[in-house]
Amino acid sequence: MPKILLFGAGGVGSIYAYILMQAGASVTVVCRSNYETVQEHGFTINSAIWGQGIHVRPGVVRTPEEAKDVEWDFVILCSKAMPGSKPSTADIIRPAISPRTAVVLCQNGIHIEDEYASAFPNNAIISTVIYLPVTQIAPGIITHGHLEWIEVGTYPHNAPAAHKAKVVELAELFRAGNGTIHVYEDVQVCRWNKLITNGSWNPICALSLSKDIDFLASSPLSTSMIQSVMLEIVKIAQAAGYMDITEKNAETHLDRVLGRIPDKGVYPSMVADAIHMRPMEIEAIVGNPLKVAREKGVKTPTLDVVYALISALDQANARRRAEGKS
Ligand SMILES: NC(=O)C1=CN([C@@H]2O[C@H](COP(=O)(O)OP(=O)(O)OC[C@H]3O[C@@H](n4cnc5c(N)ncnc54)[C@H](OP(=O)(O)O)[C@@H]3O)[C@@H](O)[C@H]2O)C=CC1
Ligand SMILES: CC(C)(CO)C(=O)C(=O)O
Repeated sequence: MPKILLFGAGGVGSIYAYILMQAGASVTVVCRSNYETVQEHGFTINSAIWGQGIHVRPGVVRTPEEAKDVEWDFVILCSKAMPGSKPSTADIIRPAISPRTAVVLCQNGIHIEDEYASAFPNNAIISTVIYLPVTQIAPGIITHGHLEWIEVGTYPHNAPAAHKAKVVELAELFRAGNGTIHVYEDVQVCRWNKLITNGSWNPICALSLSKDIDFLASSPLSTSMIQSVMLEIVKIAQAAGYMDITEKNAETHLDRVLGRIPDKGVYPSMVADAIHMRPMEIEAIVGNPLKVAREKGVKTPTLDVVYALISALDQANARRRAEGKS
C-alpha cells in the first residue's frame, strides 16, 4: 500500500486525498488552519460529479516534521505556489522526504519546479497541471464543480527511467481511485496551455471579485480584455519555444467558460485569497511569465497592467493583515 503525504489540505488537497484513498493508498494530510476540524470530522466533499456529503477521513498531522518517521512514497504539494517565500516550501517539507519519495507539485503557474529539483536533486520531481474547480468554503467543507482531470510528467522531461516509473505508479493510483489522469513526455506544454486560463481569469476575477461569467457580462470591454491577456500568454509561450500553443488554445479556454453560460460562473482559486486577504499566487501565475516575456522581448501591455494592479492589491492586503484587519 503506497504511503502518501499531502501538504496543503485545502480544496485540491482534500479531493486528491479522496481519490487516492479510494485507490487504497494510505493517505495523511498536513493541516494548518483546518487541523482541529479535519482531525475530528475529516473532510466533507460536495461534488457536482460524485455527489453530496462525501466523508473522507485521512490521517492528519500538523507539520511535515511530525510525519518524518515514515518513508513516504509520494509527498504531494497542494498548497499555493509561492516561489521565494521564506522559509521555502522545500525546506518546510524536507523532514518528510526520504530517498524513495517522489515530490509531486499539484500547483498552478510556470517555472515552479526548480526550487524542489535543487533541494532534492536525487528524488523524482513530478509536475502536474490540474483542472479541478474546487473551494474550501469552511474548514473541512469542500465544494467541487464539474471538471476533474490532471496532466502529469517528470521534471525535467528527460528525467531518469526510475523517475518516469514513479509517474506511471502515480497514474495507476489515480485511475484506481476513479480519477482522470494523462501522462505526458513533456508536461511543460500543458503548463503553458493551462496558463492561458490562470494568467487571465485568476488575477482579473480576483481584482474584480467576480466569477468568470459575471466578469464577462460586466462591461462591453471585458471579453476583449480577457482575450488580450490570453493572446499575450500565447505569444510568450511561443517565444519560449512552445510553438504548439496557438490562438486556437486561447479560443478553447474561452469557449470552455462561454459554454457554461447561462449557468453559474466559477470563482478561480485566486478570488478566495483576495476575499480573505491571503497572499496570492502572483509570481507563479503572472510574474514568471512576464519575466519570460521580458527575456524574449515580447510586448505584454494588458498583462503588465494586470500584474501592476494585482501586485498592489496583494501588498494592500498584506498591510491590512499586519494591522490585524480581516
Ligand atoms: N482551487 C482550484 O479550483 C484549483 C487550484 N489549483 C491550484 O492548486 C493549488 C492549491 O490550490 P487550492 O487547493 O485552491 O488552495 P487552498 O488555499 O484551498 O489550500 C491550500 C492549503 O495549503 C495550506 N498551507 C499553506 N501553507 C502551509 C503550511 N506551511 N503548512 C501547512 N499547510 C499549509 C493552507 O493552509 P491554511 O488554511 O492554514 O492557509 C491551505 O489549507 C494552487 O496552486 C492552485 O492554483 C489548480 C486548479 C484548480
Ligand atoms: C480555472 C480553474 C478552476 C481550473 O481548474 C483553476 O485552475 C483555478 O481556479 O485556479
